[in-house]
Parts: sequence; structure tokens; C-alpha cells
Amino acid sequence: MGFFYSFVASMLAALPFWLASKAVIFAYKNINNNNFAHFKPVFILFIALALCCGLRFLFLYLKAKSQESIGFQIAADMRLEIAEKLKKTSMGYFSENNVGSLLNAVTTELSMLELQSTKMIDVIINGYINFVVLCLFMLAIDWRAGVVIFIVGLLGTLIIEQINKKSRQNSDIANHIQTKMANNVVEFIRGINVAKTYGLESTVLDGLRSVFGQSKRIRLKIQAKFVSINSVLLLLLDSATVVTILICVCNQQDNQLSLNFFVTLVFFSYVLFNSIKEMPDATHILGAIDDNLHHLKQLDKMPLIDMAGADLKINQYGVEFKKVGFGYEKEKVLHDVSVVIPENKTTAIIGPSGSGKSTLCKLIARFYDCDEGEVLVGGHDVREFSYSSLIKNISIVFQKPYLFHDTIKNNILFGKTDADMAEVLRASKKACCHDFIMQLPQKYDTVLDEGGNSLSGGQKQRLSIARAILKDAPIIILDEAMASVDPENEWILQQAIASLVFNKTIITIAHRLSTIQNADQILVMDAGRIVQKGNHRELMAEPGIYRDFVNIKEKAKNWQL
Ligand SMILES: Nc1ncnc2c1ncn2[C@@H]1O[C@H](COP(=O)(O)OP(=O)(O)OP(=O)(O)O)[C@@H](O)[C@H]1O
Repeated sequence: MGFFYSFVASMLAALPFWLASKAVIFAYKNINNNNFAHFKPVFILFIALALCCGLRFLFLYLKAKSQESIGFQIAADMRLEIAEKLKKTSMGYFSENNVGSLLNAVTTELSMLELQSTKMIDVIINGYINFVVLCLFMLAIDWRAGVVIFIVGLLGTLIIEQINKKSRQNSDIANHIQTKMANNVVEFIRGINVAKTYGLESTVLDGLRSVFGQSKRIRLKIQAKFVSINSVLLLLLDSATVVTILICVCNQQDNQLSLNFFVTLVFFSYVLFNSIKEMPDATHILGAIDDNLHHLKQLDKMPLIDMAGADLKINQYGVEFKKVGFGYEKEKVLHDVSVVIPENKTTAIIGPSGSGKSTLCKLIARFYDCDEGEVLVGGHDVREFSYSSLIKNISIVFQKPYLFHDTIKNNILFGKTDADMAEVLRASKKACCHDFIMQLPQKYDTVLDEGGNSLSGGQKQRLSIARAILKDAPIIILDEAMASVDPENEWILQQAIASLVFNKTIITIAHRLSTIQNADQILVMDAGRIVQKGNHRELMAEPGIYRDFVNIKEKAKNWQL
């Protein structure tokens, strides 16, 4: 419908020329006649002119209403589709330099689609319709003019096709540099604190400057190419206008055309040619949009992890690794891991840095799928679950918790979205965060900065524990939850964790000797293998990494600073 409204609106743009020329010629002929009755037709013509303008605006309004929301709707749907996919995507996808690409897709590429696509399609379709109308019009008046317009149209179409092809190729290059820019900006923002600490802001900025410069050069080059092809087309169209007018003048002199028809024709052809002149720009933009769509389609290839899962309910909450092998890239980081983590017991994992402790935990929550063997939760392979039915059973407290730019209450509610305020308060008190929340100006309605940066590390951690308490999952993974907390906060955090872990299956990557010593089972990892297993007493009785580790810890305890 939108294209129809648009076509009628552009035809209504021509009619006023006919009416105006008729009125001017009439008024000119009667200029020496003082009888105002002779001017009546002129007034009628002007009323018709005003009506035309009014109708044109009405059709333009209808076109805008029916067309312009389409782009926004499509872009909104696509953004939601991408978000849905990201929910089911393997965590590996986010670490493999894809953040910039995603950012570019969701912001720049989709913005172009929502703001420009319908407008540009409209320009092109109308351009072609106008061209056909012009062609027929000219053929009816003078076949020579018709043939000239037809040949110009054919040549123009070839040039426009060339512009489209080039724009698609160039858009690929532009997208590549756009993604590179987004990656660099993300990297810059993430690393600015470290760079400042070492006084290296200008070095980091140099990297950004270089990629911005690259982007500018590429865009200028693309624009220069477009401008040169476009100029040929504009020259062709302008020449065609001149030739058309010339033919009309010749016809007028032969008295084959009325003056009114002549004036209308000259202006009308000018208007129609002008609408055709908008086509190269539109084609250029559509070429880029087309490439963007192709790029967005690539997101369909995101590695999904939730393809064949079912909504499973389990009634025992032990975890088991059976001959598990895994590597992030080619290199394996876990080798033939087989171990049972019993339900309602605490299992501590220790080992040197890089030995695979966190990786082991990530496989339980299916951040990644193992390459060999199976990981079982409640007796089922994690791949049998739908992601939501698996993660319902697991809470993870990370070393660096993430809080959203939202109220404290909503951040806690993340653990159980349908919980009421009484449940939030209970969880918050158990996690020892109620007191500090009540001291904030808006209490539970205080809006946190993105990442929760207005809170201390310990406060953020306790809020994330409140979230986990509210979720009340039977399996808790504590990924070095105490590691970044100062000794003053350690005691209070310990209390919060004690409320969380009561009567649950606990898997904890721990550094504190007391946590490790009290664990029911200790797994010692080295270079991606479980090299020792047992409780504190059993492991202290045998030589190995564990006994060395405990001895070093004991010695460190006696150090005085
Ligand atoms: N996202 C990733 N992509 C590629 N390699 C990774 C990734 N995460 C970890 N690794 C590698 O996998 C190995 C095991 O890492 P993991 O984080 O599991 O060890 P860890 O024992 O938890 O170490 P730490 O105690 O230092 O946290 C390391 O060699 C690490 O470099």
C-alpha cells in the first residue's frame, strides 16, 4: 500500500505544474482586461492547486504511516531473534573476538535497516514507475523523445546495477573495518583502567586512532568510487532532460503542442527526472543494506547448545564426569576426567593456575560442551536437558559477580523473577546485605551503575549470593567466590555463603585452607587431570601436590608483613 501512496503522491507533485501553468497563461492573456469575472477560472485553478497540495501531503502522510514502521518492526524482531539465539549460544562464541561483530550487527547494521530500507526501496520502485510514466508520456507526444528516454533508461539501469554490485562489495569491506573499530573500542573501554595505571593511555589511544584513520580512508575511497560512477549517471540524466526539452521546444514551434501542455511537460519531466536522480544514492545504500542482511544471516551459524534438550526434572543432585576430554580451541585442557561429585556434600577443587578447575565447573553448567565423554547431572547427560531445565538446578557464584544497571531489588530478583518482596528481604538478610542496602538513599529501589560499580567488591558479592539464595538451586558452584574479598569482609561473606550452601551439593574452587580442610571431598587438579582425590586427612597422608600446597599455606600463615 505504501508504494501506491508514494506513487500517487509523486504524480500529485506534477499536477500543480499543469494547473499553475494554465492559471499563469490564462492570467497573462487577460492581464489588460479589468473585468474580474474573467479571473474566476484562475481562482478555481488555484483552489484545485491547493487541493492537489493538500492531497499530496495526505498521501505522503499515509505512505509514512504504512511504510516507515515496517523497518523499525523488522529491526526490532531481528534484534530479539539475535538475543534469543545468544541465550542458547556456547560461551566460547563470546570470547572469540565476536563481541565487536555482534555490537556492529545489533547497532549499526540493524539501524541502517530500520532507518533506511523502506525509504530506499520506495525511492527505487518509484524511480522505475516514474521512468515508465515519463517514457509513455514522451512516446505519446513524440516518438523520438520516447526513444531518447528509453535509451537513457536502459543505460541508467546498467549503471545503477553496477553501483549496486560495487556497493555490496564495498559494504563488506566497510563492515569489516566497522567490526574492527567496535572490537577496538570494546577493548579500549575494558582496558582503560589498566592503561591508566601504567600511564599508557596514549599508547592504547594510538591503536584506536590507527583503526579510526583506516576506517576514514576506506570510507573515503568507497565514496570516491561511488561519486565517479554516479556523476556519469547524473550527466546522462541531465543530458536527457535537455534533449527532452529541445524536442518539446521543436514541437511547440511546429504548433504541435499547446503552450500549457508545453510548460507542464517541461516541469513534469524535470520533476520525474529528479526522482530518478535519487535512485543511485538509494541503490548505493540498499547495496550496503543487502550486505548487512547477508552478514546478519551469518549469525544463524552461531554455535547453539540447546538444540535437542528436553525439560527434565531430576530428584537427585549429584554430578559425575565420565572420561571427559575438552579443549577451548585445538589444544586440550581437560584429559580423561572421571569423578563423582556426591549430592549434598562439599567438593573442593584445588590445583595450580591453569590446571582446569574453572573449566571443569563450566562444563557442569554447560557453558561449553565436552568434546569426549559425558557430564552427568542427576544421572542425565547435561546435553539431554533443555538449558533452562538444567540451569534451574545450578547456581554459580563467580569471583567477579555481575550486577545489572537496574534496582537492587530487580538484581536480586534475577534469581527468581516471580518472588515477592518478603522473599527478597529474607534472601537479602541471609546474604548479609540488608543492612547496607537500608543505608542507601533509595534502599531496595536504588538503581545500580552498570556492573554495580557503585558498590564495593564484597557488597557486590553478597548481592550475588542473595540472588543465588533466592534461586535456591540444589547444586551450588562457588568459583573462587572469596578470592577478591579483603579480610575485613571475609567473615561476613563466609556467613552469607554458609546460608547459601546449607544442605546442597557444593562444588567450590577454593584457596582458603579452612574451606578446603572441611570439604567432604578434595579434587587436586594438575595440567587438566585429577591427580589426587580424597579428604584432607587422606591426602595429607600421601606425598603429592596437596600436601605441598597445605604446607606452603601453613608457612604463609606465619608470615609477618
Ligand atoms: N575462554 C578460553 N579460551 C581459551 N582458553 C582458555 C579459556 N579459558 C581458559 N583457557 C585455558 O584453559 C586452561 C585451563 O583454564 P582454567 O581457567 O580452567 O584454569 P584454572 O585452574 O581455573 O586457573 P586459575 O586458577 O588461574 O583460574 C588454561 O590453559 C587457560 O589458558
